[in-house]
Amino acid sequence: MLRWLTAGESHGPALVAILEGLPAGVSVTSDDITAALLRRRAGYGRGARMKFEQDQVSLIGGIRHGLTLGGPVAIEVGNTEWPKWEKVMSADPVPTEVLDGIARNAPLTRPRPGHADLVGMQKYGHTEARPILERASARETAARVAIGEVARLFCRQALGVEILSHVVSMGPVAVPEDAPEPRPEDLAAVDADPLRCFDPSTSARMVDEVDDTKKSGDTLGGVVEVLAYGLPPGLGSHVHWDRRLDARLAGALMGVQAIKGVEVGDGFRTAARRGSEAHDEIEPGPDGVRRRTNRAGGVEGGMSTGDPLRVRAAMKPIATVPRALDTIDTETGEPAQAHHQRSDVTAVPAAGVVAEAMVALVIAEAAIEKFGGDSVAETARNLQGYLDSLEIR
Ligand SMILES: Cc1cc2nc3c(=O)[nH]c(=O)nc-3n(C[C@H](O)[C@H](O)[C@H](O)COP(=O)(O)O)c2cc1C
Ligand SMILES: C=C(O[C@@H]1CC(C(=O)O)=C[C@@H](OP(=O)(O)O)[C@H]1O)C(=O)O
Repeated sequence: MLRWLTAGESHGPALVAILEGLPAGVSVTSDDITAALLRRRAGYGRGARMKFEQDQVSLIGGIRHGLTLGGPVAIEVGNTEWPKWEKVMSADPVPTEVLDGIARNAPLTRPRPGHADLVGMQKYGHTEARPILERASARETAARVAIGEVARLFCRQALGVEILSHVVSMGPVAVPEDAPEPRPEDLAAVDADPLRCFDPSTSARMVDEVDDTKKSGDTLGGVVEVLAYGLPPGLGSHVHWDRRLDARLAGALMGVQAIKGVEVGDGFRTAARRGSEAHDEIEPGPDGVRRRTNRAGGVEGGMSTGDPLRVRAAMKPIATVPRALDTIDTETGEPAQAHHQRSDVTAVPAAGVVAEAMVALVIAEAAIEKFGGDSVAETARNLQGYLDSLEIR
């Protein structure tokens, strides 16, 4: 069983993540995690905070001399901005007279529409939004990317699975339906694109869209696609709803801040087709049984088919709109403008990196469930034994 948890606040000293149930022998270093976190910070349209703040990685448990030990892996992602926040976000009490003199401690009583602010204040009984937004903030995704990178390395080393993502739409600007999909060897090219879009001409139009949106004091959402190559058939199961791979992927992706829709394969587009145009016909191929198309995105009956996994996640536009949205001041009950200090114009490219991490965690969990193994070598051996024994190939 693979389990994981994160803790920490946006302006706290650090985020921490624990990944438990991972076999021994996964090769991973601090540099691997740092590189993954840098990918998450990149992307045209990200805000000022991505420039001045840095993620400081410490591997604090479960890894020795570059290899996982089989115990819980614990990673800390320190925040270089902590000295500015250590009184406002102190875990221990701070005298009121000290806090009152700090501008950034001013109570946030104008909750931002589209954020957890208002409902979180109601639910947890706070009179201002700071105690809510600190944990609701997508800074938390840094912790997921850190352990997601360990899961990705396990997927690569034990299963031969490669995971990547790319941006397929930015606001109204979308990659054409017939544009080629990136393969694992294209990941560097995707990462080098300002918007992590694999189609250069669409990327240029996306950059214009971000510029226009920024000029008008507004924000953008979009859609990312995650692809996983090399999955064996049979991860997940048809036998119960919570064992279905598609259900687990959808839950994991919907669990990313601001994701409002998930598609597996052609997803919503399939609903508009007739059955004869919607499914993947099966035929004998030179290397065994194969599907003529991959409209299903590599999942049938809640199980991986062995074809590339293809899932999409739709992100809503950033909710802290510079041209501030209407709200109320919760202190007076009167109409007001929502708080706005700064924000990303868009974070869709970063959301793709987070989505990769979530997909890696789901695949690793499903693979460990099916193949077990206390070491990478044992998981790989069990996988090979299963593939060798498949009756229908
Ligand atoms: C990588 C990433 C970066 C984000 N950056 C911002 C941001 O700068 N400003 C903002 O208002 N929301 C940002 N968000 C989105 C908020 O976290 C999100 O809108 C908020 O949690 C409410 O969304 P929900 O209703 O889906 O939880 C970001 C989300 C992600 C995944
Ligand atoms: C800090 C990160 O993202 C933050 C996520 C976020 C939000 O509301 O989710 C809002 C922004 O922070 P702030 O409101 O302080 O400017 C982003 O910078 C990060 O991704 O590391």
